[in-house]
Amino acid sequence: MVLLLAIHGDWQEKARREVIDIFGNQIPNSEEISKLKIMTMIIYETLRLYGPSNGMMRRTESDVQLGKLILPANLDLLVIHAAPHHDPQLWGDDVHLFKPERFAEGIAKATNYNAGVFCPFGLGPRNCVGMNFATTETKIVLSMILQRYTISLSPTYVHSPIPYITVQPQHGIQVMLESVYNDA
Ligand code: HEM
Repeated sequence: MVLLLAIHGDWQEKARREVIDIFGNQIPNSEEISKLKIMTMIIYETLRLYGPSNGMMRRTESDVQLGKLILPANLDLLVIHAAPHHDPQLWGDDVHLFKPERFAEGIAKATNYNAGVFCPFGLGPRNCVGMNFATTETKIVLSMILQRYTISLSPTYVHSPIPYITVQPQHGIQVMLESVYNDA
């Protein structure tokens, strides 16, 4: 998210304005965290483009038909998240662009009411137990950063996300932070 907000200064500014409107300069509190609508859209769009999980493991219990494929029983599958998340037929020709406005009216509307299309935390009874924790933590930390700093991308940054257990930036993410109080 820090990378995408460093690149997309307009969304960084929108997110900062929302954070200041809701929390001012105070530490984010649990009652008001649910009001962070812009930030939620940014989180979803970041998870769609660069969610940390590569995919989810599944095993067929019996023979099953999946589209045109017949899968035999006891087959181990790795369902790669990037397949649905980066499919232009599902998201449109701008699928590779960072456009948080896709999620302006929630996940159901963004996915055309097709739950499996957006699954950064997995799906079904074994989906991620840390989902709410991770999302809330992200909102708190990012709010506290935006309250204090503007973020811009370092010219040394080289874009190379690689799937290595989780999706990772191969050469790290170099950004520059500047205090928002500098010109006060
Ligand atoms: C952005 C952060 C995270 C992402 C994207 C993520 C994603 C995932 C995914 C895709 C799965 C597999 C779900 C499935 O097979 O349907 C999973 C499982 C799991 N995650 Fe996360 N996770 C995140 C953070 C966390 C955190 C912070 C915790 C713990 C506090 C956590 C604990 C777990 C556990 C215990 C499982 C296994 C659940 C089970 O098998 O029943 N995750 N996570």
